[in-house]
Amino acid sequence: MRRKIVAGNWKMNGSKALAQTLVSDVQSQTASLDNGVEVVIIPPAIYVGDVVANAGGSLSVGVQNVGQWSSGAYTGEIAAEMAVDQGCQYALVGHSERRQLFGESDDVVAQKVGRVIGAGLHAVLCVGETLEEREAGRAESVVASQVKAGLAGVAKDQWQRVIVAYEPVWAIGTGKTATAQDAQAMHASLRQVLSEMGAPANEISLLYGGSVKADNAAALFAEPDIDGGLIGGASLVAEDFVSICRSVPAGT
Ligand SMILES: O=C[C@H](O)COP(=O)(O)O
Repeated sequence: MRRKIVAGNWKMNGSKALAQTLVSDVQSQTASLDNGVEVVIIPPAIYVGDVVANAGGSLSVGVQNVGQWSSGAYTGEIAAEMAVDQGCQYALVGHSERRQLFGESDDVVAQKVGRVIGAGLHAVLCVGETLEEREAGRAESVVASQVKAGLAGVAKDQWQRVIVAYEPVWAIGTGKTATAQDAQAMHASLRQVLSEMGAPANEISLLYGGSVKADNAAALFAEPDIDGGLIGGASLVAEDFVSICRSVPAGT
């Protein structure tokens, strides 16, 4: 059975204090959830140590990005192995903000996926179309091509470390969420693409991201191919994030 995951991507937000108070609150309020959800906190890298210290054993922790190299003269970068060293289990790769603001190509994304998986982390590959691409009827082909390129180097025995997050760019931080039906349709198509790539598609967790809030999470997570969410803004408020974690249906 594939895992249900709710991951909070803080982006470039937060503080040492938030890494203590919010994480402790989320930990204490989600530790006893019986819906099987795995809760992941993904703070700015500088706060990973603080989050790990407050995660209490029941939360997982991730980084928002890693470099495509193992070590060396790459000022400002962190390596996947360093994230493991600090107690992380996850790394985002290819978030649309990285692709758009930092020029990450599919090729670089694929190299990072290789580093992340090779280090023993779970890679959360982020994919999604722009509004222009959706309006041109190209959403599914754009997303399929991002998945094929980003995961091209995954070996047969590495698929259990792959998670895909579908995040339509037009829904990120805008308050506009894809309808549960549209998100489900894209997730079903994603699963088909993964299957065509030879991946064990039914065992790979597919997350939805883009303005997921406490009041729309349940409808999204009720869809058969949506296995949880990648949450931005709402992950910075403990009450909202916990409510989203609670919205994952039990036993599916
Ligand atoms: O990584 C998270 C996504 O970009 C979603 O962000 P958002 O929930 O603020 O729209």
